[in-house]
Amino acid sequence: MQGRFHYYEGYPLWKCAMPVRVMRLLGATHLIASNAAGGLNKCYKVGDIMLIKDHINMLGFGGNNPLRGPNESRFGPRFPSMYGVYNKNIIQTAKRCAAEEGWGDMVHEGVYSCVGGPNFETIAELRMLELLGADAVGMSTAHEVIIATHCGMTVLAFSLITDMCITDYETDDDVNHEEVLSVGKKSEKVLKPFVTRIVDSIANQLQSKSC
Ligand SMILES: O=P(O)(O)O[C@@H]1C[C@H](O)[C@@H](CO)O1
Ligand code: HPA
Repeated sequence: MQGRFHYYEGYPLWKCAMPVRVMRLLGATHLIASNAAGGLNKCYKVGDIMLIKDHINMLGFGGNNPLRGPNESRFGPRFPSMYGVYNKNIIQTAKRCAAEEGWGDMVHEGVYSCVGGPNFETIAELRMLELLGADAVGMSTAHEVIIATHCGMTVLAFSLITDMCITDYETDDDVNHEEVLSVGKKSEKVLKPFVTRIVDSIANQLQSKSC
C-alpha cells in the first residue's frame, strides 16, 4: 500500500483495516506493516527502527476495535487470541537482515502503543505510556495487525522512530509533523533495502519449506 487510512481522518477502525482483508482475499499470507512513531525508550534515537514485539491498543481499551460488530466468520473467530501476534521467527529474520547490512545497532525490539491522534500526546500521556511499558507511540498499525491476525496472516511490523517523545516539563523542544515527514524521507534509503531483504528472506524460507 502507498499510505493508509487513519482513524483521525474520520474513518471507523474497520475501514482503516479493510485493505488488509482485501490483501488476504487476494492471497497474501504475510503482512509487513510500517509506521512513523515517537520514541519513548530513552535508548532509541531518531532514525532508529523498532521491530514491534507487542502492542498496547489504547483505542481498544475504550471498546473501539476493528472487529467490533457481527463477526465475519469467513475471516476468523469471534474471540481471536492476540498472543504471539508479531511472529518471532520473522523478527529474528529482520534482525539478521539488519545485521548483514551493518544496521544492527539501530534496530531494536519493543512495544508499540496506538493512540487515536491527530494531536500529538501531552507530556502526562507520554509519561503514562512509558509507565505502561510502551517503547514507542503512533497513530496506526494496531488495528491493521488485529485484522491480519484475525484472518490468520503472519505479521511483521516495525516503527521508524521519527522523533523522541518529550517527557520532561523543563524542555522547550517540540514535535511536529514536518519533522516526522523529513525523517521518513531521509530513512527511505535504509528502509527500502531493509524491507526488500526481509521479503527475499521470507520467500526463500517459504520456498525451502515447500520443497
Ligand atoms: O501512518 P503512520 O502511523 O506512519 O503515521 C504517523 C501517525 C500520523 O499520521 C503521523 C504523525 O506525524 O505519522
Ligand atoms: O510522537 C508521536 N506520537 C504519535 N504519533 C507519532 N507519529 C510520529 N511521531 C509520533
